Amino acid sequence: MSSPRFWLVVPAAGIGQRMQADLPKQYLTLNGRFVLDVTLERLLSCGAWAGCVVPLHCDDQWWPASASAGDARIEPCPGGAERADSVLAALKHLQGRAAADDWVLVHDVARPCIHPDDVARLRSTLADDACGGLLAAPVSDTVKEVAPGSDQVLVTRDRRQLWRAFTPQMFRYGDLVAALQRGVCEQPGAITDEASAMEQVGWHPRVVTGRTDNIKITVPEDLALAEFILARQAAG
Ligand SMILES: Nc1ccn([C@@H]2O[C@H](COP(=O)(O)OP(=O)(O)OP(=O)(O)O)[C@@H](O)[C@H]2O)c(=O)n1
Ligand SMILES: C[C@](O)(CO)[C@H](O)COP(=O)(O)O
Repeated sequence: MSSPRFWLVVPAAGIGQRMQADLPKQYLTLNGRFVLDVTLERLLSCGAWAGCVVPLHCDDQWWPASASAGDARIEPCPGGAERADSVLAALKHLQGRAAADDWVLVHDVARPCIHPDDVARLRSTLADDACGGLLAAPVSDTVKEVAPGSDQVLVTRDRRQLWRAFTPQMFRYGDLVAALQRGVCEQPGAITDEASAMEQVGWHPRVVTGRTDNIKITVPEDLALAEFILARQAAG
């Protein structure tokens, strides 16, 4: 019986509205390189992968100019309306090639500071797990619940059991396809990560403590922060 393989899915079909830039944030530059190229190069350097699928926006005009477009290990495919749709599209792109018990690691293209040690620890910690899980970190700020459409605090949440979900998130191909298919049908737009789709169908994903510098580039100030983090990582 061959051991399960590891596949990469890197959703890159967003438009980066919160970044308020003239182009999607995955094509902004970090030290002169596309965010997308930095993320993909770091992921692909993290060990052996059976394949890497990158869902892209149907109007993506920047991909051909990326370094990743010339990398035979990377397969683009059409993304979807929401992140979960893009991930599901990438999984369907792998139909017939990925085995049901193969592992799939899903990582946001907007998280270029992913550290190889975190990917290695996620893969090794969950390699024999029945469900899978995700990189995460305990919440360190006090968390307030605020009334919808208001600035009034309703309640302070007990943060002792709260964790911030990062990516990669790692689940078995067959389980993840089934969970996402149900999630996108029953709760369109509500599934914001792979773990929540798995939870909705009764799984209990495990958290694996990850570095808090695994930031997601989301708002304008995140770009300079990502450059700083990458420089600090390079300095060792
Ligand atoms: N339909 C979508 C929406 C998002 N993503 C990807 O999912 C990741 C996390 O999403 P987010 O940070 O929300 O990116 P955007 O959707 O581009 O940002 P915004 O919500 O500000 O538009 C990103 O790598 C993004 O490219 C995707 O593949 N397909
Ligand atoms: C998947 C994720 O990065 C985990 O924190 C997050 O849910 C993505 O959310 P977004 O609104 O699509 O950026």
